[in-house]
Amino acid sequence: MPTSALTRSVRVLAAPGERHDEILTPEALDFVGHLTAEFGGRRRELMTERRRQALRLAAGAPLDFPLVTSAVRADPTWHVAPPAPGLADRRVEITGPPDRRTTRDALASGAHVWTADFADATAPTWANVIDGQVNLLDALARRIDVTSHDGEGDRRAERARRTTIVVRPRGWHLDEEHLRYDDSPVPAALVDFGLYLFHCGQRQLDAGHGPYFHLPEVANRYEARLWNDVFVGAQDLLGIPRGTIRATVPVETVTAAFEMEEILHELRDHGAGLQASRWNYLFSLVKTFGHRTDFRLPDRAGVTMTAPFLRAYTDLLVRTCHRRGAHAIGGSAAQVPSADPAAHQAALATVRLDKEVEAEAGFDGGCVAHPGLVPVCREVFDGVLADRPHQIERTRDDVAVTAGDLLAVRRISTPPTPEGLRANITAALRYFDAWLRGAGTVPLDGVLADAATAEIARAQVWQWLRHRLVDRETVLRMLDEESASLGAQYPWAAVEEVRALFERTCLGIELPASFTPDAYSRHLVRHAQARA
Ligand SMILES: CC(=O)SCCNC(=O)CCNC(=O)[C@H](O)C(C)(C)COP(=O)(O)OP(=O)(O)OC[C@H]1O[C@@H](n2cnc3c(N)ncnc32)[C@H](O)[C@@H]1OP(=O)(O)O
Ligand SMILES: O=CC(=O)O
Ligand SMILES: [Mg+2]
Repeated sequence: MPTSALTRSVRVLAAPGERHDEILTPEALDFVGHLTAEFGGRRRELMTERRRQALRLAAGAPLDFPLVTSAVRADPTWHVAPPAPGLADRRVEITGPPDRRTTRDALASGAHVWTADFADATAPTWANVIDGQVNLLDALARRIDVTSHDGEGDRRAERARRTTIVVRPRGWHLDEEHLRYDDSPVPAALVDFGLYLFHCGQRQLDAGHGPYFHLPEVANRYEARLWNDVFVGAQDLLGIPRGTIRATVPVETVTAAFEMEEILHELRDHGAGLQASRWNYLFSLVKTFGHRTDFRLPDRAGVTMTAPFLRAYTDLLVRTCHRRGAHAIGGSAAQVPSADPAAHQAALATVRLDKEVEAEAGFDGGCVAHPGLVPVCREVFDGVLADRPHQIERTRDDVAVTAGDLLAVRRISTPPTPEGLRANITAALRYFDAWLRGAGTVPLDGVLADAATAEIARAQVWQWLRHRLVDRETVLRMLDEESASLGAQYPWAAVEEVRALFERTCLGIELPASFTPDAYSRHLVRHAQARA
């Protein structure tokens, strides 16, 4: 990068951590500053537009496939770039936070792709954010001893050499308060993206892969266009050929489901696929239409991917991707392995069924949240793909999904149960507590909880209260009981803070769009004297 053209404009407002100086070099900070100067304003405007769109939809505006882009959808000639090295065969993907232990185990897990998740799987403490970058750097430099784990040394090392790394930066809605540009916080997405690209982009190319990303919560084509422009600008600044970056977009909002074609079209030179991000998608449905009686979801455990409106979403996703030469990646099942043999078998059977449904629907790969689930996912996709790297040639011409199909939630509407209400309160409290202490994923009674789980859990409680499907006294009683139980089970738990967070994000008249900005600025920001 021509550093002479840049100024040292990003200030660090955090105490120095071990090896953080390797990441927060003046050149890397300049690069992030440059991206912020160039794209920060548009990102702010798009966040304002997100809020306006939410208000319009809440006021009853219809949601449909956009008329102005019908030519893009109708044009059969455009395609995304061909799969980049390491992204042709994605039959098993594993997700996890980029902490040291998970990095080591994900690399050695045998998954084709590891998504290092700074978003839903990471509580964005400053240490987690920058240590994650150190771990990615070490992973590429092969400074992480993946063999030390057990007796399987050589096989783990061989698997690690073949794993493709994908990085999921935080979403556009979050700030990184420890970095300041012009006295304003830097967009967290540009921090995670920029630092990784700066330090690891060329290294990934030298290793025969490339800098690959997973872009959370892209809500529409304009947000995809912003990412595409960031990619072009960043590649030019670093002297990396355009089109080297590849990005997969999880479709996690209901507005994005209506613009899948457009999102791929915006990103087409950098596009690698779409992913069915089911928990966030459900959360988005509740968040967007929670005030409407025809969008009342039943207990979380009772919503499965075979519900017609979710089937419409996944079918449309596969069809859209395959028509455009892109990969369709399935969602993550919530189950994790258990020490109890019967529970373990049940978890494996659930995950197997989930992956079978996906492989049969035409997905090119599945996503797991634990190394113990890699074999079952591989077995299922091997069964369908055999020697083919993917099944993009299955264009699913049988699929014809209408706006009505995507929004037909009412077909599964049954009232919530007391158990379902309690499960949501418990999940939200336990996850909030873990998050405030720096853990972005936790096992909860045999299933994983990440930010998406907590979001859907709190949103359901809010929705049920709003529609008087549960009464406020019952919610407050359960909140008392579950707060007490949290404190009894984990004496170190921050019960007061967690409870207050629950009250602010679940019990108000309006549902806050995300619990993370509030919790982040109140609890995770630890400013220190400016360093630069
Ligand atoms: C598609 C999506 O968007 S998913 C969204 C994001 N969600 C996630 O990323 C969840 C990732 N999963 C996890 O973080 C974990 O599996 C948890 C927290 C749910 C459970 O973790 P644990 O309680 O540590 O599980 P467990 O004790 O069974 O782990 C066994 C080993 O597997 C490793 N492991 C568990 N999950 C993962 C993972 N996702 N990636 C890599 N390694 C993992 C652990 O490091 C542990 O290693 P060790 O034996 O060396 O200590
Ligand atoms: O990101 C995964 C999800 O299901 O949400
Ligand atoms: Mg998600």
